[in-house]
Amino acid sequence: MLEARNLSKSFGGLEVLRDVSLTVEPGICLGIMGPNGAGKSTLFDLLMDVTRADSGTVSVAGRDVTGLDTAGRVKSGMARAFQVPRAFASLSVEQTLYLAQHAGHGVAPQKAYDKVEAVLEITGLTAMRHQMGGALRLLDRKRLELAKALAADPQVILLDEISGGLTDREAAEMVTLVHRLKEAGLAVLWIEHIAHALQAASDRIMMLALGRKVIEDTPQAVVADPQVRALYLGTPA
Ligand SMILES: Nc1ncnc2c1ncn2[C@@H]1O[C@H](COP(=O)(O)OP(=O)(O)OP(=O)(O)O)[C@@H](O)[C@H]1O
Repeated sequence: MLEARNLSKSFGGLEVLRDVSLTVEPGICLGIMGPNGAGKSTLFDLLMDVTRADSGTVSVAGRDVTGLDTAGRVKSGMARAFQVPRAFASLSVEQTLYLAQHAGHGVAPQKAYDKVEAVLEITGLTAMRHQMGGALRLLDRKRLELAKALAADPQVILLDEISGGLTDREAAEMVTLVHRLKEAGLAVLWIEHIAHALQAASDRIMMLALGRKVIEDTPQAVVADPQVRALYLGTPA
């Protein structure tokens, strides 16, 4: 389980995040939406300690990780997948994952092999295991980006606009994948601009605007909220 309390961050005089708290239980997806510049990516940066928070705390499975750097947080069970996939063009899917396991996280060879099989399965990449990273279509590069994040065997995974650039049908495949992650017991946080994908995958959605939490509720309640409609969906309140 991930728990963050009162995370705040300013850059110079610009307050980017103010007192944002969240809890995500295993098997649950918390969707995060908000207009450009709302502070969504900064929230992920603070959770992973890519950017150091000015104040606030983060804990994973009851353990306070506030004092840990990014590597320490990854070791504690957190991982992040990025919008723009960073695949090795001349390594196969399988080689990339083996490398991520063994070299990246120091997993022993046999265990790494077993884990690669599990990660291929959950991300739907088994049939593409021998394809080179550079030859994959965008959807499969995104799956591979997710698979690399799963290589760390996280309990909590942060998905940063992983549906960006996908067609509606492909975005629906990412929704299916997120459901699989939930079934596997991961706590999932998903920043996404594609509202219907976020609604389909999330148990709760948090809306950020100007660095503050505007609302956190079920997807149905959030999209029906007049403030959200005015701020984000462009519909008059
Ligand atoms: N390192 C930084 N230095 C100064 N300002 C920053 C820095 N990082 C982010 N900001 C500012 O913080 C605000 C929030 O940015 P952030 O990227 O977190 O928003 P976002 O909600 O993820 O937006 P988007 O949907 O466009 O990705 C913006 O005004 C941005 O310019």
